Formats: sequence, C-alpha cells, structure tokens
Amino acid sequence: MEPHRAATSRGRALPNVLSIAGSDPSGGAGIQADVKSISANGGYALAVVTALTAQNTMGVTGVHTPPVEFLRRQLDAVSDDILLDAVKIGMLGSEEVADCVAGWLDDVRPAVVVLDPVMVATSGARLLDDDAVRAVLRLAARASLVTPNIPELGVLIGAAPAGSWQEALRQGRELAGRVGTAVLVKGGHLPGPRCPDALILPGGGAGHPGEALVFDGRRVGTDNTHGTGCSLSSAIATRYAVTGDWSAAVREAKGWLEAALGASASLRVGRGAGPVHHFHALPDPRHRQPFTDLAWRDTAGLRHEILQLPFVVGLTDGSLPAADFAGYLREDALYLREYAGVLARTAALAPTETEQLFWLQCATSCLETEAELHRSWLGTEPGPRGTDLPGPVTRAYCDHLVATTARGSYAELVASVLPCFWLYAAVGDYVRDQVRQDGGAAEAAHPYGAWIATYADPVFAEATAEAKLIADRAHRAASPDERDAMLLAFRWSATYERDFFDAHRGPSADAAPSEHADLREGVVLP
Ligand SMILES: Nc1ncnc2c1ncn2[C@@H]1O[C@H](COP(=O)(O)OP(=O)(O)O)[C@@H](O)[C@H]1O
Ligand SMILES: Cc1ncc(COP(=O)(O)O)c(N)n1
Repeated sequence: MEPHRAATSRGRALPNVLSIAGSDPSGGAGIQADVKSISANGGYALAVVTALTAQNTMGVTGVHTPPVEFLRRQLDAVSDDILLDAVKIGMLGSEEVADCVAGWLDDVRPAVVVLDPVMVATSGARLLDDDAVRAVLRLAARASLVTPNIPELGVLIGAAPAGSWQEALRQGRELAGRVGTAVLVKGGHLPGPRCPDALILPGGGAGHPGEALVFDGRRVGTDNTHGTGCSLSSAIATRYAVTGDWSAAVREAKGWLEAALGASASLRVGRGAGPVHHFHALPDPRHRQPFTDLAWRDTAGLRHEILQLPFVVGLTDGSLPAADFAGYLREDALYLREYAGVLARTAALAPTETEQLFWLQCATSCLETEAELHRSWLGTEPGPRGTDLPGPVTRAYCDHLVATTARGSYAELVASVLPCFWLYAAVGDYVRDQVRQDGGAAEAAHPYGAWIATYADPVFAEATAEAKLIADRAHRAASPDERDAMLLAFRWSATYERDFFDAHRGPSADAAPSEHADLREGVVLP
C-alpha cells in the first residue's frame, strides 16, 4: 500500500526516521538509544522492535524474539501510513529476522538505510546467531551505509579483527567492494589517544575508488560506551535525512557523540559500562526560568525563618532591647564598609559601563549609609579600618563575599551580593507593613519607628529592582556550572542574612544556636 501522502514529512524540517532494532530495557543501547539519538539529532523517531533483550550496563541475561510475522506486521503498519525519510537497522538476532527485514526493504524501498550490523554487545554477549552473518551481508547489499565496529568488520569479510587502523581501512574497502555499499570504519575498538572513523564510498570519489574520508576525533576517557554504535548509526541516518550529504552527516553525528560521551559522567546509570548522555545539548529545564524566580523559591524557607526570629519580632512590636538594637546597628555599619568594597569589585568585573556605574553608585551609597548610621544612630564617627572588630557572623558573611570576588565570576558575585538588597528590602517591607497595621498612633510611639521608616526609601527599592535585572541577565549568559554556582552563592548569602538578624536575639531568645542549613548538599531544585 502507498503511504498516506497527507501524512508524509517531505519538505518539513523534521525527518521521519525509523529504527528497526532490539530493545534494551536499561535505555543505553538498542531501540531506546536510537529513539533518543534520532530525537536529539533533529528527527521524528519511529521504532519497530526485532527482539527483546533482558540487559543492563553489566550485560545481557536473556533474549526473546517474537514471531517474525508480527515483526512484518509492525513494519507494514508503519510504512503503510508514514513516509520514511531514513531507516536505521540494529540488532536482528537471527537469519529469519534479517530475511524478514530484507523482504520488507524490497517492498518499501526506503530512500536511506543505515545498517549497524550488531553482533556482540559491549559487555561481550552475542546478539546475532553465527549462521545469520550471510543474511546480514544480504541486507548490507540493500543498505546505503553499513557501520560495523572492528570485530564485526572482520566477521563480515571472514577475517580476524583488524589490529591497526590501516588494516581496518583495508578491510572496510574490501567490504564496500563486496557489498557495493558505503562503509563506515569505526576506530572505537582500537587503542590510542585518537578515535578516528572513516567513510568509504563504494565507487570512491571521482577517480579514487574506495578512497577513505577520515573523520578524526579525540578518544574520550570514559567507560560509558554502552550503545555508542547504536547512537552513532541513528544520528548519521537522521543527519543524512536532513543534509542529504554523507560526509556532513558523519561529521555532525560524530561531533554530537563525542560530546555525549564527554557528558556521560553527569548520568548515574548502573555499575557497568554506562550510557552516553544523548540530550547533553538540551538546556537544563531549571535554567529556562529567571534566576530571581529560582533563587527566591530556593530560599523561601530561610525567609520564613527570618520573619520568626526574636530580633525581627522584637523590632516589629518594639520589645527589642535598645542594647540589642545598637549591637545590630554597629554590626551593620561594619558590614556595610566591607560590602562597599565587594560592590566596587563587582563593578570591576561588570561587562558593561552601565552595570559598572550601577555597582559603583551602590558602593558609594553603602559608605554614605554607614556614615549616616554612625552620625544619627550610634553617635560615633566611623573609626579607621580594623579598630572595631565585627562579630563572627558579620566576619563569616563578609569572608564569603570576599571569597566570591576572588573566584572571579561576575555572575556568581552578583548572586552573592543580591540578598543584601533583596532580603533586606523584603524584611523591611514586612516590618513596616506590620507596624502600619497596628495603627498610626502606635507607629508614632514606636521606639524604632524612625528607623523602620528608612526601609521605605524608594531609591533603595529601585536599586534592588536593578540588581535583580542584572542577576537575571548574568544568569542567561552563564554556563550551566556557573548557574549552579549562582544559586549556591545566593543561598549562602541568604543564610548569612538570617544569621545576621539572629545574632541580635532580643528578649525572648533562647540560648540555642540557630540551625544551619546543610549547604553541602546539592542545589535544591524548585
Ligand atoms: N572513548 C571514545 N571516545 C570517543 N569516541 C568513541 C569512543 N569510543 C567509541 N567512540 C566512537 O563511538 C562510535 C562507535 O564506535 P565503536 O565503539 O567502534 O562501535 P560499537 O559501539 O558498535 O562497538 C564511533 O564513532 C567511535 O569513534
Ligand atoms: C538491543 C541491543 N542492541 C544493540 C546493542 C549493542 O550495543 P553497543 O552499541 O554498545 O555495541 C545492545 N547492547 N543491545
């Protein structure tokens, strides 16, 4: 039956790529790897299962092959309805299955067929009967490209596995000549720091029969090579369906696989040869949200704790002893002086003049606020540096900020200075609103009313809004690692903000130290 034309994909961006292969329930090889690879390389994946394996990263413990009649039924169901832009063939298992697929290929004649002649799993298990090799060769003659690894190449031409790259190329030429099909010779099983692959076209380039087009590549130092052959052949089929150029398809697929091998350590799948990270190029879903949303949600618990602290409760209802309040103001003045220095260093790293000016203005206004604190509230003049020593929390908070300046990432630094703007403004708004709710007379008589009124400074609110915009911009431009570092830096600073308020405990404080969040655990996902 002719595929339903209305349902074809010709002319659309996403090609339909069918994988005919065995199932690997651990998801690293076989049809599962093919579907991921096709999807990651820009195709719409279809899948017809030849056999079910019971396997994981350690090995294969069983193979179950459904009746070939049902295989043919799956193949027909797909090709009767959907125009296939490319077909990739993997594990066949038996001669009967290989011949069934060959019969279907003869009937449907897909435009592009990439055959990965799977014989042995990376773990060593046999995935093809001995007497099926001839059937695979018959299938190879119907394919556009065959992608054997070194041992499979040897079996297909009846020779011992090649011991060198030159020998592998010679064997590849022989296979291309015998079956009249392009062959990709793969260097994965040879030793050495490089990992080349070579494309051998059956007739060769003009005047160069059997010439090999070599794609050099570095060998990634990893044991996570489960499913590399499956993933590569599916990627090549997909990229060929997109580009119509074998050389471009191999180059693009190989570059993608190298990066997938490199990113495999970020997965935690099994104890043996693990899978590659097919979707390494997809952005982490967390990073599609603005940094300020992530950071605010991440520190919701800390903010809740701050509002319950005896200091904040005492400041709000006026019961905070004057000595505690004065202690707080003194630490605040010491903090502001160090913080101004950190803001000046943030300015030095800013990517634009506008951001540089912004941080410098913030640094200046911190020093002005410090002077004002002394003049209006403490009745002293700011002393020379080092004459008044801060308490342990102020010291730790400042050390954290200074350490972040030393690491030199602008984005991380912006994240670490932000809580001093944002949390301070949020706590201030809360306290002011609480006092206002108690009525005007109470506000006028409130011992800290004048101080609380300073929280309403619109210039500070504007600066907080600008600092948040800068943090979101820096987050968008940051690498994934840097983004994680931003979230952690913000969380550290928010923790110190809490401890800073808690260091001035007020009348109802008990003696127990506040519990510190365990910052060694990973960044909390929203
Ligand atoms: N450690 C590695 N670093 C980089 N590329 C590799 C590595 N191991 C295999 N490859 C690549 O993976 C693909 C599959 O290769 P290979 O291991 O030879 O086949 P198979 O997975 O079929 O045994 C090839 O492109 C090969 O160059
Ligand atoms: C179902 C199935 N098909 C193929 C392979 C080969 O995998 P590799 O690419 O590691 O050689 C496998 N282990 N399982």
